Amino acid sequence: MTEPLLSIDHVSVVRDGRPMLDDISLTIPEGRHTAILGRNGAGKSTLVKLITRQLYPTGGQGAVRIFGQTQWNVFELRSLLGVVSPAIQTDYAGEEALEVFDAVVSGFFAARGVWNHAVTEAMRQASREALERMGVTHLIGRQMATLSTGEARRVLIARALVHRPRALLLDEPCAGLDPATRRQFLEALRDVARSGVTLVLVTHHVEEILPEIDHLVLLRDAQVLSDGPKSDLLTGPVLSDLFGMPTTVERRGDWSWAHLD
Ligand SMILES: Nc1ncnc2c1ncn2[C@@H]1O[C@H](COP(=O)(O)OP(=O)(O)OP(=O)(O)O)[C@@H](O)[C@H]1O
Repeated sequence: MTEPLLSIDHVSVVRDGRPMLDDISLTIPEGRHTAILGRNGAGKSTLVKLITRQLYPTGGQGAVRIFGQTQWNVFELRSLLGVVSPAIQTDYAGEEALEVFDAVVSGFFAARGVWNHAVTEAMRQASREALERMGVTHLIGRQMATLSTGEARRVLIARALVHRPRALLLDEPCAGLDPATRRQFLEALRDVARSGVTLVLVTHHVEEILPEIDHLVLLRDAQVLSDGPKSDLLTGPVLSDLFGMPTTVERRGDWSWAHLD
């Protein structure tokens, strides 16, 4: 049997005496697209950083297993995961001299530019395909720093997918997108979800939960409030509890919306 993408057992992360994650246990199997939903400050990004090894459990307590392993060479781990977060986008927005195609190719080297790495024709081909998949080949030749938020987001997803990772971690992937761009972007992510990469989507917004995602982890106040099938958890009473406000859930086709009453 394949090891889970993520298995966390009694893990806490504490900063300045305050828990960012408080004794959480959680398993995300590979192949199960999962959304992590919660209010601002609930601990969502902290959870992503535990997976990417930017953070470790406080005091060495508890275990974080990624694909069954607790110890990872960070470069090896990055070859299995694609990550897109607002922090990564901010980093790229400052890259005056970095061209779009090079930014995508650099995904092979877990670097921000190609520098003196040996770029093969196969890497170039894969980069073209990843840009095509995200519908942004027309941006080749532009500098990353000149792209709009939506354009840069698609290029960064292409970069995250270029080396064919087993999982794609998306932290607030729709932040800053207008409603129409967001919908187009989510449709592109649906194709990614259907291609066999496991998606872990971190969001505050119920309407960003793709139809392909059928499992939710609800975080509240640094703890896992619930972890279960979307059909059980996307309900008014559960989300009212999560958001701390009376909430109704509306379904339209395969998508859902949450409204504060
Ligand atoms: N470097 C830090 N030092 C101290 N506290 C931090 C640090 N980073 C995050 N926190 C705190 O940890 C808690 C969880 O933060 P986290 O960024 O994981 O939340 P989040 O659910 O991703 O929030 P948001 O939706 O606003 O991005 C918050 O209370 C935050 O203030």
